[in-house]
Amino acid sequence: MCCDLKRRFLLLYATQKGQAKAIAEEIWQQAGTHGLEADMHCISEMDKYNLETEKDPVVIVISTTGTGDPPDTARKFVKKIQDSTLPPDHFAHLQYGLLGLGDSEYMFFCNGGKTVDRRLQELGAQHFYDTGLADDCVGLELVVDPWIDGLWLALKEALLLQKEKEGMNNVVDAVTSSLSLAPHVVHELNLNSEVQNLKLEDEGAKSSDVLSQKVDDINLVTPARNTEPSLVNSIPPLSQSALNIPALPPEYIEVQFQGTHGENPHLSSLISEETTFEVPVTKAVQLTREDAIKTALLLELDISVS
Ligand SMILES: Cc1cc2nc3c(=O)[nH]c(=O)nc-3n(C[C@H](O)[C@H](O)[C@H](O)COP(=O)(O)O)c2cc1C
Repeated sequence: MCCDLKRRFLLLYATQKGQAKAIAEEIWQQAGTHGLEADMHCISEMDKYNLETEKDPVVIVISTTGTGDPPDTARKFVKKIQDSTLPPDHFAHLQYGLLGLGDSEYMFFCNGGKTVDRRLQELGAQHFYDTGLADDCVGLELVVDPWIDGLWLALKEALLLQKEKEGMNNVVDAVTSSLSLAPHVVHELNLNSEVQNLKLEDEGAKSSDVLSQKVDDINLVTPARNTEPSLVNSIPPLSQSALNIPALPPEYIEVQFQGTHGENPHLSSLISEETTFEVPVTKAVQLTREDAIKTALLLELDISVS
């Protein structure tokens, strides 16, 4: 798949039963509507991508199988990154987002994704987007859908930062080669550029407003994001979201006034169907036995205050 370099991202999936692949395909499809192009591969196709030289953002969707194992298709990849001789900055150039699939019924929830995530971090790779862990036990979509919704803005920000970094590096390269600067001047320029890059990285998280504006400037479509966690919408990571169960409304009983026969002739005219009164219960007696199918209660209400 050939992609415009400025809008391309690498999309890798590792699946055992097909769900991670289906989700990756969904991301691949949605990417087009966001003006982006995903270069999608199964993580086992290691001849088709190269993380050692990858500059574009990387998105990884990976499930768990066995007893907390990565899928069979990811075994070679995991073995490769677990090589203990790799230096801690091996993936320092890499920015990635990871979506793990699992089932909390299993002891090692999402361990395949967590293993890869942890190791990439150890090797210096940076998150451009929070890791999502989706649980098949309650429905993968609870995490997957909002994770994908939020992915597009994060990707655009990552691509923009990358473009700015490349732009600065190009300036340094151009100045260096055209002016044939003395070695100490070149060194100084590179240092300056790195300081700028560090600043950019540092500001990346904070300046999302500015970035969003810039992203709009290059005409990429920004989706509306629902960032409020609720029972039907989670934000990654789910474990840190406060999901509030709505409080039950107060209980009411429906009271029907029977023929008043002069006892209180004004009462029925005062009460419309929708009127609700809160009144104290002054007496409650259970008229039926404990094992009765329907319970009958005698309630005395004090309506004098209403
Ligand atoms: C045999 C088997 C073993 C599994 N083991 C785990 C596990 O150890 N931890 C976990 O979080 N999920 C486990 N799962 C759940 C899967 O990761 C989850 O259903 C996921 O959505 C499957 O995605 P896939 O179709 O892409 O492989 C297991 C599922 C199966 C069928």
